[in-house]
Amino acid sequence: MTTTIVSGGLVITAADEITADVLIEDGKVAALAAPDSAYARGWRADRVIDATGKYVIPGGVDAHTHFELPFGGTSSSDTFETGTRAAAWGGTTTVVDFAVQSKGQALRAGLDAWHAKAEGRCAIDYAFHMILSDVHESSLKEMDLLVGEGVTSFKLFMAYPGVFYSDDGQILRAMQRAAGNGGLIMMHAENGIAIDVLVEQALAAGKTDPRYHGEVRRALLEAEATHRAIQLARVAGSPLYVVHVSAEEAVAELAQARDKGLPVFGETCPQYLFLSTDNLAEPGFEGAKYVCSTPLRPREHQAALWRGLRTDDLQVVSTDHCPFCFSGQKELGRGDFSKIPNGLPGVENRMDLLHQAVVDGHISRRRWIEIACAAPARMFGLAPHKGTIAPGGDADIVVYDPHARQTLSASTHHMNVDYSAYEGKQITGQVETVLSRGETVIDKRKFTGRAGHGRYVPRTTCQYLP
Ligand SMILES: NC(=O)NCCC(=O)O
Ligand SMILES: [Zn+2]
Ligand SMILES: [Zn+2]
Repeated sequence: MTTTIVSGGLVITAADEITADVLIEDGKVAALAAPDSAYARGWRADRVIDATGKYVIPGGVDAHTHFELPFGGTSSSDTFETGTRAAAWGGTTTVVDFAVQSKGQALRAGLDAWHAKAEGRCAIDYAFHMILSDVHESSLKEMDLLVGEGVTSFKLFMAYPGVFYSDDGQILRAMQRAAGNGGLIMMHAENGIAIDVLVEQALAAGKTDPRYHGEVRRALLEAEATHRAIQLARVAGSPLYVVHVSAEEAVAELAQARDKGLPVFGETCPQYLFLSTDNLAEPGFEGAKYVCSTPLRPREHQAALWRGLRTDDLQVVSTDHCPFCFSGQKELGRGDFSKIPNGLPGVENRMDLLHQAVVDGHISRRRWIEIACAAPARMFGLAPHKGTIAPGGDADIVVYDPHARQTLSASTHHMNVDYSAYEGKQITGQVETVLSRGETVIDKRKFTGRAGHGRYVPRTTCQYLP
């Protein structure tokens, strides 16, 4: 039985900030003790990690990643091995990736395929949501089985007709099923049918550059779909989690629903908080690096997202990490923005960017931990093991240096992608050491983890409901 003590750091959870020693035994947090107290001194530690002057925070929970996702005629460039290793470098110790049901396929086949990709390869713990792209009687029945085995959330798409798209009837049926089995419906809320009309018209008018991706995917069409998803969830009596919210108008829809007391939740991502349509409009084909859906918005939308995160109209920041290399992958859309594979890299950058948001005064330190660790853990049934530092919980712990300076760059990141969406961005704060279930996976900025350490984590149903 290995014992560790993380001594003298400022332990920050969503609820508290206290200077304490964290005592770890057999991969779990055993106790928090006053620094250098008799109790801590009496603790026979095999290993002491000095965290004096540092933050001691829960490992990040990234509830939205896409490793090895076949999409847009190619596959996202991080494997479970490279993606989870990069996540660890960035202080994330649990990811929830999306297994995909292809059209004509059973949910089971999709889930088995994702287990096969991940098993034995992950550096940190992982779980799965299920993407429903073919809602019919048998896939609805399978939802119950999946909830029973720890896949308790289901993503539906109002976008991407012909690929992942579900119509309102299919969405309503899936929501009704989730209302009965405790599953949480996650919604990609964009009116894909209307967007496809605008795409066709833009291309016909010779508007082929990446920036038109942002123009056709109108904020109003995100707001309309968000509104519709909320009303369908009300009719079905199910909770709803809207993924990758980017538009001010969509935040307003969520806020209005929450003011009514409805169980409606929202997630945004660092790219919507730090990047904008200015990036999509970068010269030449550079804007392709920033093509994702929902799209980046004009800078003015960011204030509403930050406000939503402070007021709890948005509960979670995930990455929607879905990397495609500029060379050979994003380039598929040269001359036709609609063929640029959608998605941005970021699994390694989330904890740092959100710490920068603390430094910049957008959120408090505890809110940082709430939106990046505690809330996603509770939302997706990973608490109390993940998302906090408390006796009995997994010792997923990050020693974070709040004063270190770093510059984000593709030349230093560990994600398997040939560019950084944040190239040159200066960050105050850096991950120093990371424990996953008590094992050191990053030790003073050296990777000491291994593929296969990460375990599949079956989840309970949403723990965020009143
Ligand atoms: N978001 C994105 O552009 N790509 C990943 C797929 C999705 O989440 O819709
Ligand atoms: Zn989506
Ligand atoms: Zn996604």
